[in-house]
Amino acid sequence: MSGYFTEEIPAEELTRQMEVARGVGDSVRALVAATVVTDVDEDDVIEAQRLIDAATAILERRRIDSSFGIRFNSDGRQRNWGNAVEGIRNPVAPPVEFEAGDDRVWAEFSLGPQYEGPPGLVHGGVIALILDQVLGHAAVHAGAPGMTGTLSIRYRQGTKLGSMRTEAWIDRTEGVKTFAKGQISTADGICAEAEGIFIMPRWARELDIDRRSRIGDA
Ligand SMILES: CCCCC/C=C\C/C=C\C/C=C\C/C=C\CCCC(=O)SCCNC(=O)CCNC(=O)[C@H](O)C(C)(C)COP(=O)(O)OP(=O)(O)OC[C@H]1O[C@@H](n2cnc3c(N)ncnc32)[C@H](O)[C@@H]1OP(=O)(O)O
Repeated sequence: MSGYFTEEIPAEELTRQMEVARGVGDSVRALVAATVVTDVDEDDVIEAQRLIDAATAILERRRIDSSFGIRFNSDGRQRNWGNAVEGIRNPVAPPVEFEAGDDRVWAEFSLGPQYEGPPGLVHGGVIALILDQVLGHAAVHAGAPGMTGTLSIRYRQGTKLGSMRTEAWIDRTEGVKTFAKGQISTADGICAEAEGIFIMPRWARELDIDRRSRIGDA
């Protein structure tokens, strides 16, 4: 299965690369939010567009043939920089940066105007996106990763744009299936709850990977 590979980069160099990746990601994230809410005159919008197109042309001077994939260092550091939820180099990603404790993973993050569904509220599909990732991350953290087989969400109240928290934990495992649960909450309380079944796919079972040491935690 392509997309998961080892790319050895010395620790110091990796830290430097990470700063650059985060820098450009954050700048484009700010650009996306500004594009949604700007109220400047059209001439300024058109001037900004010209500059953005010039920046895009610089970035496209050289590019990888595929998507970014997931890249591992042998020290366990993992680069998931293209991921739609946690990818620091992906401006579509908020990004949500997970922390892990004994029995759960969590993250505190903020969603801006580019994630709006109903006015002032986060789009339900974006909620699903984040819950999918946090539950999947809990499965990885428990040493039982998998592809999302089934994800059920109960939207209990609207999730206001702004600061929020997500967390997830493992309910149980049954063979190749990991049953995870999680939620997203704001100052208003729990907004959405999820249950998911994460399944170690056949190709990964056949590789017989050492799940804990190979995958590690980001
Ligand atoms: C990723 C895992 C592999 C590990 C690789 C190593 C490193 C990973 C490192 C980092 C990962 C980083 C982050 C992860 C964080 C977030 C994750 C985001 C997740 C996604 O964004 S992911 C995209 C959306 N996702 C898909 O794109 C899935 C498409 N689909 C498939 O890839 C297959 O469909 C699959 C694999 C689901 C099953 O295929 P399969 O051939 O392995 O299944 P098989 O028939 O052997 O069934 C085995 C047992 O699962 C039951 N079962 C089967 N399908 C089920 C279902 N849908 N729901 C509930 N139960 C189901 C059967 O009933 C049987 O149960 P029983 O054993 O009890 O009979």
